[in-house]
Amino acid sequence: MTELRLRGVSAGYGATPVVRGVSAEVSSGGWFAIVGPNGAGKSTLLKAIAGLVPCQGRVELNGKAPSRKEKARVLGYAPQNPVLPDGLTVTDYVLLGRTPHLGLLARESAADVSIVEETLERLDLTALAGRKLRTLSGGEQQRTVLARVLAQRTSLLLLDEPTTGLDVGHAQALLERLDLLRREDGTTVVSTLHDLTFAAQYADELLLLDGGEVAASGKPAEVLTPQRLRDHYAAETEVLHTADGHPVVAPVRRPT
Ligand SMILES: Nc1ncnc2c1ncn2[C@@H]1O[C@H](COP(=O)(O)OP(=O)(O)OP(=O)(O)O)[C@@H](O)[C@H]1O
Repeated sequence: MTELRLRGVSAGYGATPVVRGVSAEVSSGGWFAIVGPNGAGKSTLLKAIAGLVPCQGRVELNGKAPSRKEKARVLGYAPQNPVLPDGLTVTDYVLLGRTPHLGLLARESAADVSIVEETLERLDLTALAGRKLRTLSGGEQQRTVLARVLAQRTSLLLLDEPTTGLDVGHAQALLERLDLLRREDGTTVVSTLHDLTFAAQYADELLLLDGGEVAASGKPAEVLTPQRLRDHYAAETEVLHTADGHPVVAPVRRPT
């Protein structure tokens, strides 16, 4: 169980921060989606939480600033465009997710192998288990990267655009898997998501970033309004609703 709190977090790559003054609270077992237009700073904020870019302000896990070691134990991060080692098979790569759990020089146990097999199965990767990473399609590679982070079995997942490159069925299956993890194991999920309809259906809180600053935050139905989507994405949309009341963001063409 991991609760995440951000207090005035600013982060970036040089002298000028690209993310400024972000504060937020993510309860244990919550799903927090960071949304916003291209270049808003979503990935940078996720990297700041993971400790991968210099950051000011405070990132707290369960009420305190974690040590590097605690972070490695608790937090799993899947980047948007990871560099994949060429020669590895899908199984070898996903097994790397178990590394933080192994003792010094220890080899993976039968339990590690079974966690990897189960994860491959869940992400529809079993048939590709022996394939070299470089022979996979874009969507298959993306699922493999997510399998590795899920095999880590951490209590906080930071996922950068996890559904990019996935078809609608695989995207839905992945999001359902994450939702099950948080309901059954109390896993906390923080993800960036471009698909606002998926974000509205799975996340319980949204943070809308624009120009590195928080433009809005709250429940999906509060954040996703046509006016905000016009103001921050320069997009013309209608916000419809599914039968069970979830917002659906539909782009619309306006007569010119
Ligand atoms: N390694 C880097 N060095 C310098 N600037 C960077 C670096 N990575 C990102 N930036 C800049 O920081 C800003 C925020 O980038 P970031 O990737 O966080 O945005 P994003 O909201 O995730 O965008 P997208 O939706 O396009 O993925 C952008 O202006 C980008 O050009």
